[in-house]
Amino acid sequence: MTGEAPLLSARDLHKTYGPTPALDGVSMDVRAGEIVAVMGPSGSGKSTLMHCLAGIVRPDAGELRYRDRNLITASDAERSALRRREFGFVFQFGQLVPELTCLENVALPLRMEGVRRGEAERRAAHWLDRLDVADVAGKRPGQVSGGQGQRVAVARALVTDPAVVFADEPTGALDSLNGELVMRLLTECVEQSGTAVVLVTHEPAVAAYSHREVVMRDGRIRTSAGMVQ
Ligand SMILES: Nc1ncnc2c1ncn2[C@@H]1O[C@H](COP(=O)(O)OP(=O)(O)OP(=O)(O)O)[C@@H](O)[C@H]1O
Repeated sequence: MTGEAPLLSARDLHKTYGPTPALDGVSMDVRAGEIVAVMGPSGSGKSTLMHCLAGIVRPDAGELRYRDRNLITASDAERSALRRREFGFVFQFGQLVPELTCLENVALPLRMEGVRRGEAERRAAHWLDRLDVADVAGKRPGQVSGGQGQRVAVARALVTDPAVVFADEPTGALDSLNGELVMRLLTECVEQSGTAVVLVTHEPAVAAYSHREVVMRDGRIRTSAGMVQ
């Protein structure tokens, strides 16, 4: 794995909000199939780093590439197409559309890419099954438990077969048992498909599912250690 070119490559990223340097010279690579946990105290820049890597926030300075594409100079339209096609996202709260069923929520990223309804829903049903929540397909997000909703959100992040999944505190709203279940299913799925994961978490039990931890403090990376899988 180490011989391959990284999927994402960040060099000396800087991002400042007013007087606050949220990122103060961050360099890191993410390779295919790798699960990287980004840890560190509140306000240390974890979410800003993830949002830069995902092409959501544009750094003020530095170099950032996804495969052969320069994410700093890419237009907003190119960056948003890249997010839709190549990346998946799981957040702590509220990413499911309340008016749609769980099946329709998972099918949505495919529909936005022009996949026909029948095909999109067939693929969505497959992912609900993989995440062990096939039984909630016809329910709306408000009718399912927090753990089920988060598994639906993981299914939605994976349905487009992304190269990288970005997960920001994906288990933060769950009890530890449900959190472990979400992480176990997520890591099993990505290991089979070779998807990389960038995971922001405060919880060591969640970071334990990663291959590598990056620890941030004051907008800089403090340590980056390999983990035993
Ligand atoms: N949109 C924004 N506007 C202004 N300041 C921001 C913005 N986003 C982040 N910051 C500031 O940048 C710094 C890093 O924030 P960031 O959210 O990246 O940290 P974090 O490590 O993810 O924190 P937490 O664990 O609390 O989510 C903080 O000082 C924060 O207040």
